[in-house]
Amino acid sequence: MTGRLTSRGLRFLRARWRVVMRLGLWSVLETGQSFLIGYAPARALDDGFLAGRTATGLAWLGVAGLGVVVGAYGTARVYAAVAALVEPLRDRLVRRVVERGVREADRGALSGLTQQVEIARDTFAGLVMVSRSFVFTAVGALAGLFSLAPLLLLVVLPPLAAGIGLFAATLRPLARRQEVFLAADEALADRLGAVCPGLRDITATGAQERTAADVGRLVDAEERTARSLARFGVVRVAALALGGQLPIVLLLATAPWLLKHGVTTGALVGALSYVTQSLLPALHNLLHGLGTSGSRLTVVLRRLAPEGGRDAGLGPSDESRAAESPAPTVAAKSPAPTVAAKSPAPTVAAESPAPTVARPPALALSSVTFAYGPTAVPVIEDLDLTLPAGSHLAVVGPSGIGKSTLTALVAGLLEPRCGTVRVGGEPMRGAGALARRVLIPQEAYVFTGTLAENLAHLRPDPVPEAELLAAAEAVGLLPLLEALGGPEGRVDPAALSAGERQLIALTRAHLSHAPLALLDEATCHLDPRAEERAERAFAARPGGTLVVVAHRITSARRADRVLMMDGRETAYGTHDELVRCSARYRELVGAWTPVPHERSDPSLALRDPDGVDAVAGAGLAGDGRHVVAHGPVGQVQTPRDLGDGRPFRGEG
Ligand SMILES: Nc1ncnc2c1ncn2[C@@H]1O[C@H](COP(=O)(O)OP(=O)(O)OP(=O)(O)O)[C@@H](O)[C@H]1O
Repeated sequence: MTGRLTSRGLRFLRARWRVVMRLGLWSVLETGQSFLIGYAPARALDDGFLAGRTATGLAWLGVAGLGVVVGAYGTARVYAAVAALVEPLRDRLVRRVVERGVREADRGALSGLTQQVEIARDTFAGLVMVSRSFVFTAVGALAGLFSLAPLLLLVVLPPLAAGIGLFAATLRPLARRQEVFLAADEALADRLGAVCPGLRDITATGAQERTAADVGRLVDAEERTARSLARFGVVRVAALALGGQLPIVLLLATAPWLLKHGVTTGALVGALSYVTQSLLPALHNLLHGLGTSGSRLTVVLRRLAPEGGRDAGLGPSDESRAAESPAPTVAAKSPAPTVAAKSPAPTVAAESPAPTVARPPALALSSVTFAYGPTAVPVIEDLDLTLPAGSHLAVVGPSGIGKSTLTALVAGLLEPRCGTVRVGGEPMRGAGALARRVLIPQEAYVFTGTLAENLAHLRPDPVPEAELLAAAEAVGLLPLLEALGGPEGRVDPAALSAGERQLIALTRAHLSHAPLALLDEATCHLDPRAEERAERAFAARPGGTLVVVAHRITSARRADRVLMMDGRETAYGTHDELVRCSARYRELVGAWTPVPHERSDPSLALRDPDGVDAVAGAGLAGDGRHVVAHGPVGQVQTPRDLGDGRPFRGEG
């Protein structure tokens, strides 16, 4: 591939021979300066100052100064010629990239590729400058050395050639390592970009170790490639020492011998000038420029022209594009989801028969108090809540009351100031306990990869395709799955809508073994029907317990029970019970704007004040039940008994 790029590069230059010639001619002016940088001081010494002719010496120094001015003019013209060479390359790359982007309708890839075009343009310009500068400087300096005393070439040329040779030998492996390093760097950046927005999700599901191992592997890979690349830095330093610094040492060490063999003092000083002022800096720039930019350019050009298309190979061929990712088909369709395994109908504690099998509750909060600071008013205070396995709880309440705080406490993302949170009978501390729950935050965590990889992310074991398809069907992901070309279709997070990302995150959570699912804003980008489908799918998970922070009346109505959070009117029960006993709940239900398909919802009768009055005042039965949640910081609220005057304790 490198060879192919080189030959294309040569073709590109051949097609622009006029510009190359112009560049060469202007560079000759710079060469003149390189020649004078050693020759003029040598003559100034030998013919001027050492011969007692000060004026001649000064005249030669004046010539050297003039050379600098002329050289500077030449350099300015060189820049214009370089632009004439570089811009067509840029235009060509942009054309190919845009054609490709339009053809593949991939705007994300397009912006990434056009950015790479800019890198290619700048790098190419830099390369033209350093390699041209080295060639003309070296020619000027070597010609100067020869005209001062051919013997000087004997001392300077061999180490210079050896340094360049050593560096040239490393160019190809260096480009390969640079490419591997860039690939590792991008893979790491890509994964981190996906992981970071999903940290809450990852922590809540106890997937930290797996994710850390995943990311750790990529970090290790990048470190290995960086070390390997760094070793070439040593070779570069060695090449510079050999080609640029050894000649200085040799000139000094052989000075007596050179002087004895007819080399004049001025010529020796001139030679030192050539090496220190011209060759060493030019060699340094060449090694640095070719070593870093050269390999980067190779990598970028390869990306822009992955398969070596037509037109100087700046785009993939049609054949190669056709061979890219044929759309896989969905082999098996899963049966429609059923809600057969749903938990028993919701009841409040007083109406529930005592469980006969001693199974720990799915979730148990006992006297939980939480505040966002040591002196802050608690957001949640003295909250007791018990949910049996398989139940479906909707948490409702005014904005800022503490619903997300509650889910974060249950997920183990926050620690209560006092009280305990138990999931499946186990205290929340420790990765094992965290792995027993799922939190799907609003920022659905989706990463670049196949859909199957995304969906199976929380599963330690391989997920059979039939199970994956069944979950996709249940949650409502199937249309997207088919549009992406099946489970092996590639997922580009940037190309998905927020709702599609949520569907992926929901299906992934549905597939996880965690018995407790927490959906906080997890369906906010779905339409009501899609939300209903997803919630029902979670509620139907055998033995799975679901806690939803509800923002729609339909969501609360679907739940077995509702926790209505409010500092003064916190209440817990079924929807109907809360309608009867909680004025705040009625208020909230009334405030929820119905969406078209909710119009038939009987609870919307509550919007009628008469209806509200008709059920108001009915108290909750529940012995010893007590739920207290405090509102926003700064708002002082006190627990209040509900219903029959006894404390209200929500128990399944
Ligand atoms: N990290 C934090 N530091 C300090 N206060 C916070 C923090 N997060 C939330 N709060 C405060 O805690 C209270 C409860 O916030 P929370 O996000 O739990 O409410 P919410 O009921 O989920 O609100 P919404 O329905 O608007 O999402 C609010 O007053 C909020 O300002």
